[in-house]
Amino acid sequence: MKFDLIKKDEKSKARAGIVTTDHGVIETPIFMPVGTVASVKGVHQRELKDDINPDIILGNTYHLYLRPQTDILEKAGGLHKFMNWDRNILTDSGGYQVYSLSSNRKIKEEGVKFKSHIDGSYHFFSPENVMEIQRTIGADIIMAFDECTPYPCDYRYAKRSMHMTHRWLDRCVDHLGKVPAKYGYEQTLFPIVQGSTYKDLRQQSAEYIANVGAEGNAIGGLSVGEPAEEMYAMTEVVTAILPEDKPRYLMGVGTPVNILENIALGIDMFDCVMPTRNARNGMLFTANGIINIKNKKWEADFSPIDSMGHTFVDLEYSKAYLRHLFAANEYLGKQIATIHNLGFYLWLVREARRQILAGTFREWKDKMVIQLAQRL
Ligand SMILES: CO[C@@H]1O[C@H](CNc2nc3cc4c(=O)[nH]c(N)nc4cc3[nH]2)[C@@H](O)[C@H]1O
Repeated sequence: MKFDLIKKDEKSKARAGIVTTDHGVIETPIFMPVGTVASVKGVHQRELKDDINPDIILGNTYHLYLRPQTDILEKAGGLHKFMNWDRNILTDSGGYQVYSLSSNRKIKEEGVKFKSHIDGSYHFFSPENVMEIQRTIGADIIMAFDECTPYPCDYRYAKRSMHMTHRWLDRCVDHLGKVPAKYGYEQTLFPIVQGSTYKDLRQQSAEYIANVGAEGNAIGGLSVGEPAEEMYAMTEVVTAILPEDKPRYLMGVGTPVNILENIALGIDMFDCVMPTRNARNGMLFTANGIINIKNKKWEADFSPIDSMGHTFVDLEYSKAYLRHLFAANEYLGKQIATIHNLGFYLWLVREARRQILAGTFREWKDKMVIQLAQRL
């Protein structure tokens, strides 16, 4: 994998770049649709390509390990072939899901014992076997096995958790070197910065991760319930230390406003379930603010879903029709809303990139964050 830094903004830390892997280029800043269990919920791969056109989507080690399980994925020749997606894929390591999804997990130095949220069976993740699982899944970018430090937590816990994540990172790097890629294309490991919301721990963790010299670096332990101002403060501390010539991935972020503010702080890659999860609940993101399509006010509004027309659904269907589909609990409603929200998120990061290249990002961003926060 390589990263070309195309332009640095003069009035913020925003950057425009290009990541190149064996499955194509990724123009940054980028938003990565979440396809946790080998599907971006409710959207065909063809619709993704034709209408939303992300250079990269996410998969998840925890989920894919439990279902369809690694032997099936190996027989398929890896996740790309299994789901018929020939562009980039990034898999999270399970370092978050094993805490957020499974009950009674036990964290020890060796690794994490956890109970499957599907059938209650017991499993064990370690830095070593998670590297092997991600080799079998075959994502282009894979994440180190870390502990996503819970929020809030006291300084002592955050410090111990951070150091364990660093020791686990060393084991990931060491073991990955012993397990060759399986499908003939390169896979790149991203280490993950932790340190909770403690500035000195974030600095220590950013230094440790920067010293690994990886091709890209991730920031974890945020978007876990902390106030946005804390998220921004920690991002600022960490991006001041992470190498400029490598992409920075802020995990699990976020709302449109979070994304623009973090682009301004030097982040290049984002993922979040918000556009897809909230779509299924009728929440539409637009450049002029948020629409709750279930609201009665849209009942006889036959105007297009979004006149900016980021995707075909925006102009082909009316607000009144989409509201009706949600009221009738029709599948199509969730599908339309998902395509709209993902189309909007991809438009947002691409417009940010255009503004960075034009040198007008700062003024545009300051205007947009006000517009985006409106309730329509
Ligand atoms: C704002 O949306 C809510 O918040 C979650 C996203 N927030 C988030 N923070 C993360 C941190 C980490 C981390 O430290 N390590 C690893 N390996 N993966 C991570 C994944 C993360 N996702 C969504 O699931 C949603 O519930």
